[in-house]
Amino acid sequence: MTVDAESTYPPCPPILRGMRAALGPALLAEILHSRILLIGSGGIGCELLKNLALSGFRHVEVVDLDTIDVSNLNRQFLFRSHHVGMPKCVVASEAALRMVPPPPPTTPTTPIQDDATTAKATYMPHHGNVFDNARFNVPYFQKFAIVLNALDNVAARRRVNRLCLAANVPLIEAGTAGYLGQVTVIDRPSNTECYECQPKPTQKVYPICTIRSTPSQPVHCIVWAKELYKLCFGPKVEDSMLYEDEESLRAERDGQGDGDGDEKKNDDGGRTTTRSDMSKGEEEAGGGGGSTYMDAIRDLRSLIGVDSSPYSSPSQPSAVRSKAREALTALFSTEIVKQIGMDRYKTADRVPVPISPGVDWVDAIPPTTREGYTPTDVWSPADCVSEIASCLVEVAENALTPDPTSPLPEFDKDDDVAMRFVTAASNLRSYVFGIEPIQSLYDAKGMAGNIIPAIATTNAIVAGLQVLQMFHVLRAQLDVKSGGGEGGKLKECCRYIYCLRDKTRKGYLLQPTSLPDPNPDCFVCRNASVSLVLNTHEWTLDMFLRRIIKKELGFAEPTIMIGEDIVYEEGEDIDPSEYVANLAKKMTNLPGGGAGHGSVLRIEDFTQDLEVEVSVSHRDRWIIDDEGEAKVDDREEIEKFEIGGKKPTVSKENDSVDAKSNGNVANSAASSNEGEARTEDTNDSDDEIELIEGDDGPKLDGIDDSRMYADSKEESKKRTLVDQSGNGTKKAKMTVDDSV
Ligand SMILES: Nc1ncnc2c1ncn2[C@@H]1O[C@H](COP(=O)(O)OP(=O)(O)OP(=O)(O)O)[C@@H](O)[C@H]1O
Ligand SMILES: [Zn+2]
Repeated sequence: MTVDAESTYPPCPPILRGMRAALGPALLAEILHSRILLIGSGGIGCELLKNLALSGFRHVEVVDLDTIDVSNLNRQFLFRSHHVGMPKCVVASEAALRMVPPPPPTTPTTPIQDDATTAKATYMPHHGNVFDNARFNVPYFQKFAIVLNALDNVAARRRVNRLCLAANVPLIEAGTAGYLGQVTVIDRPSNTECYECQPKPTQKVYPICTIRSTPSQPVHCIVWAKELYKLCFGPKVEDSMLYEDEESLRAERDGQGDGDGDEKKNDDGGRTTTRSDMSKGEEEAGGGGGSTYMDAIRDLRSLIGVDSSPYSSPSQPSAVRSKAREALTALFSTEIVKQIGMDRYKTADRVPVPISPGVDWVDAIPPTTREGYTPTDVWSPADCVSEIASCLVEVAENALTPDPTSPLPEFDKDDDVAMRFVTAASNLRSYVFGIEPIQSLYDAKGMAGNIIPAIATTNAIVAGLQVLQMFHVLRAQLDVKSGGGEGGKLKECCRYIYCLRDKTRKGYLLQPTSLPDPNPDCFVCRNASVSLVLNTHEWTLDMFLRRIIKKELGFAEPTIMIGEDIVYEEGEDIDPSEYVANLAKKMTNLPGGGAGHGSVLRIEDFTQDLEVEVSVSHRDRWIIDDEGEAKVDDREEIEKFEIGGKKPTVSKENDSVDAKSNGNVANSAASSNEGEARTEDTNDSDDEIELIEGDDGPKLDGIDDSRMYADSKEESKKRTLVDQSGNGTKKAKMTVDDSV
């Protein structure tokens, strides 16, 4: 009689027998039983779902907030064109479920006893935002053996990191940017580094004056054009960095126009002007207002239906074109002349050359509707003007539908009108300032959306590595279950793996390293306190709540305490009106003795099981003017802050506090170029005046490349690498080995 080798194993779908031989029956049984949560079903998520299904995972839940866009189809291979508009997670789960191997056939020698193997496989989609605390909270995360991240933004990654730490569930984190990628495992019981232990590469922030007046790179013009888009189409002109308050400018001008006549010398041929001349010139140019372009912009907004409510009928295209010409003349000619007159470019390599759009320019057929047009075409100044005019006409014509009173949404690189407008406006500015190269629509889109091309192969490699790490995690969990340790094994067998662009000396494109230890200064996983330097006399609780607690520290439903006093609280059962009065108060005037220099605030967030102490230091001198005086009443000055990972040495008020050396500097005035003023982005949106820049252009935010290029040619087993994302001198240790 022959012995059926199958009878010595528990039942297993035939297609998984190879895996059973490689991993062993016990681990395969874990794979068949375990519940897995996947966050994100885009590029990496689709690859992961396919891997999970073909590896035998039978119980998977998928969270994604997005619907399928036509631009996803080239690499998110679970989607077809007839799926466009449907929720990603629904389509991806259905497609993956069809790939799950069927249960093993029953034979007399393999009677089925295992419910998990035969139970119906479930791939359950959740179309929603992982920030939805009612659905995706700590108890929900606790249901899973492993969580996988396949996200595309830092905020969502932070959220999942915190929920996994709170729920004690291992997280397999991944990200790609072009050819680069990385995978790591985060597990609180195993004492590994968490997602927030190392500062992420910060988005590049451009000084406002560079954007408004002295651009020198195409990217500066793109940022400016996005602000112009906001000024023309946004809900409030005040939201744009280009907004000018006519009233205060007028008052300023009137104050200056007292005939003091101090002379300023230009470098354009030695012509001299006086302040009073300039004011007169500006007045003529600006149509009687303090701003050269605000009046024209306001008229334009009302003409195209952005500001008029209720809106009765669309304006005539000819009227829109004519107003467009007026606004463009103000922006690209009158304003530039004014800036030149103000000696703005005295020391510049090149003085800008104003452009006055001709009547025939606004009436011409725009380049995007001409025969033979391609998105890689480069537009002339006249093309740019006709394109902008046609965008404005389009907006005016669509103003009645669907909601005549609602303004256009925020800038979206995938919105055709938005991208055409921004490309044209940005290029006109480049022409004025002599900045090269002029961008095609295609190139501008890449820059405006912080995009680098997604490479499907990198996504596939990273998703494969994530599943390999899952096997290690499950084996470690199995060992714990069978009494073999308390999770330390996971740290030993899992790896932090980088996908490199250049081969290592051994010829590898994958670089596995040991999982790093947590950063003792991490407030998320090590409860470290956070140091904060700001102007406590000027900052209100509302500013502190929005900019520091929510935006910088990522609290979702914070409770803020000073001593025993709760000064602010959020949550389902909390009446928000209770704290309205406190929100308007300056930090120093808050209850509980206020949050002045040397005070400590406690912030709690039960939704993330997170608590942090914030040590506050006061500082009001950030920018010193030419005479050595502090510019204390400047709004930019007032809104500055520094945030770090360790408590600062609290000395007396106004002493300089060296927060820069404290690690996680998120917004450091002290580190800004040449002491130039920067403002923190007051808008909740992340990319208003920030772009991510790298060697090859913009990079995706999810990639922690701070340690990635250490030295892939170096063959030593132990390496010390410079952590470029910190203060430049901090060393991060990692151990390299060859297995993944
Ligand atoms: N807060 C969130 N909650 C749930 N899903 C999220 C959240 N943030 C991002 N995602 C999802 O993560 C996925 C990331 O996938 P991917 O990086 O491929 O992005 P994409 O938007 O599909 O592609 P691209 O950005 O290249 O156009 C997206 O499907 C996105 O909807
Ligand atoms: Zn951490």
